[in-house]
Amino acid sequence: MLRNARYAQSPIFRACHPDLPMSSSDYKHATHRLAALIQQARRNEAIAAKLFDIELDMLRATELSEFTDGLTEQVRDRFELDEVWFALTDIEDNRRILALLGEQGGLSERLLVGTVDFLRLTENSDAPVLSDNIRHLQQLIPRHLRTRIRSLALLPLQMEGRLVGALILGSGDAARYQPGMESFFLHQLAIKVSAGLTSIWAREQLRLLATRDPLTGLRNRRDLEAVLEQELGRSQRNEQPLALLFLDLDDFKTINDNWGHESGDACLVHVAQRMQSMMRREDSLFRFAGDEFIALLPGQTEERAEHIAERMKADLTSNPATAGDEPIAVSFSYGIACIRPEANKTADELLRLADQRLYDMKRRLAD
Ligand SMILES: Nc1nc2c(ncn2[C@@H]2O[C@H](COP(=O)(O)OP(=O)(O)OP(=O)(O)O)[C@@H](O)[C@H]2O)c(=O)[nH]1
Repeated sequence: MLRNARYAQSPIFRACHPDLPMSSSDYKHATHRLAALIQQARRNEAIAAKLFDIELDMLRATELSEFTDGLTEQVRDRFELDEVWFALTDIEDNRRILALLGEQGGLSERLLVGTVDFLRLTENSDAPVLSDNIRHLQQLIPRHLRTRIRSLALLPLQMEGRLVGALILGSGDAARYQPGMESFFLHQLAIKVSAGLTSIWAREQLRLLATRDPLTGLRNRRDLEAVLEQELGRSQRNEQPLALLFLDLDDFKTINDNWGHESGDACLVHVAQRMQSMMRREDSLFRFAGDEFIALLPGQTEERAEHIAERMKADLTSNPATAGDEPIAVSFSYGIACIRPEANKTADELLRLADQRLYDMKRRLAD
């Protein structure tokens, strides 16, 4: 009752009811307030439209890197910011997210921060933190941006109810984000990004389960079939050779027999990691079967592929797997098949040729 009575006295109420008598100063005040409210409503509408566009883009992403790169770019450009980046806490799930992003070649700006530090800085809350106290938040800003960013909005992100990091909006203007400012839309954005990230990561995990070898984390044989077809097409389009390196560990049964199956597993993981570390971003490594691996090397000739295989061998000799403190000597034989774009070979022919050459090498080794 009391509130209604007060509202009836307010200049806005009276401006909306011109039949009621009103002083000219009240009228002026009311029209100013109305104009300000209309302006604010238009600003809110524009922000909501931008958020809607950003959300649509998030939904369209089919890969994690497309999601993160598209999102940071969109938020930066649409809200005229200097830089936008992700800071993720150092939990295992986030390490896997960053590893996948690394493989997909996405997200140049990203940070992995200590979970304890992160929770302290955000006071373990899911509310946006707005601050121009940059010194206090140094750990959350990529090193090369530390002199440029003067204020920031930190939007905590949640996955399955757990705080996993933040999307950070950085501005070169110290006045852009100050504590106590209205943060309703930033909170909305944080909720949308959390939902988007949760959904794309769930999709990526399903895809990884279907296309990865669970022991080594390498791509599996099923994935090879798809990638090989793609690479053959690309080799023909770009008129570049494609080399396929078929590798099979020597006498692996003896390693299992001597050191036990668990050490054998650790040895396979070690070999996979060493081989992977020697390959370029555009190459791909697959676990084909038990102790057999395949490397696809786009743009490489047979001679180059042989050189790479020999370098991998030398690397395994100088960095052997271990069981406790003891080194496990492991080597491999290999076969190479290379196609020139004009040769028009099929994936099957390429695989069979490499397998035949691997078999020849094994036989020479046995003789
Ligand atoms: N520890 C472990 N061993 C595996 C795994 N998959 C396959 N193996 C073993 O790898 C060995 C492969 O043996 P073979 O293909 O006969 O070959 P090899 O002993 O390496 O001999 P050559 O290839 O002729 O040099 C078998 O003993 C399998 O049991 C695995 O996931 N973990």
